[in-house]
Amino acid sequence: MRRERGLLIVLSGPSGVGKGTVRKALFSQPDTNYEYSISMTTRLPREGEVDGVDYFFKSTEEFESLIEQGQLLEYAKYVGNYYGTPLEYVNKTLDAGRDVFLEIEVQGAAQIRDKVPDGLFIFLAPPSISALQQRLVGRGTETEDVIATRIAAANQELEMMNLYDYVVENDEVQLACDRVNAIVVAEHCRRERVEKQYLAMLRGE
Ligand SMILES: Nc1nc2c(ncn2[C@@H]2O[C@H](COP(=O)(O)OP(=O)(O)O)[C@@H](O)[C@H]2O)c(=O)[nH]1
Ligand SMILES: Nc1ncnc2c1ncn2[C@@H]1O[C@H](COP(=O)(O)OP(=O)(O)O)[C@@H](O)[C@H]1O
Repeated sequence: MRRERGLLIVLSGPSGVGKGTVRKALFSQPDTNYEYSISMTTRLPREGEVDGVDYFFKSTEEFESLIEQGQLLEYAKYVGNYYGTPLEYVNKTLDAGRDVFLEIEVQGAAQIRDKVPDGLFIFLAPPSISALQQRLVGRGTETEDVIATRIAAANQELEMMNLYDYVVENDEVQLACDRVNAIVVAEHCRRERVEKQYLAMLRGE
């Protein structure tokens, strides 16, 4: 029997909104069909981050060579560093029928919109800009300057919210996680029903 190709789920949102936290909550659930795509970046590892777990950490030369070789599904420069999604991993995993979860910023998501129009695009929004700032400060991983640049980027990113299929507010982690799960379940159901209807139409039923 033909195996359904997995769903490409893109989660975007400003730095500090809680993408990583919500993603970890999603992946800690038992029996999910999600696979996380680990990105490549030229950003330096933060304390505790592990190469091949949090990111594949690359030099600028290595990253640019991946771009030239066409090995990235999308890439973007964000606050001075490159970030990108490995193409082969994503294709292989979708072909195996698993849902692939990308946690990426808005420019990269826009590239995927063009290349994979049947992806599912979810924007994670903060309750307010001041809550976002508090979260970034509270995380304590960036200097004041970097936080200011990320907040400026956040204002532009929030303007891109209308390009997404869904907006999920991250007021509470578990609620946000439940909302994402519900969206994914509904999307699978929609696709199954549409495909059945289409096949029935082809059979002239
Ligand atoms: N376009 C793109 N953005 C990515 C990728 N991986 C991570 N990002 C985004 O890059 C931004 C900065 O990531 P990072 O430096 O880890 O900061 P954090 O998300 O605030 O912890 C975030 O919005 C990430 O979601 C990727 O592969 N492609
Ligand atoms: N719903 C929430 N309420 C309060 N704090 C949150 C919530 N979600 C995440 N946080 C906190 O906000 C900070 C940024 O979260 P993180 O997942 O690193 O964001 P991102 O991956 O989007 O940059 C972390 O310290 C995290 O514990």
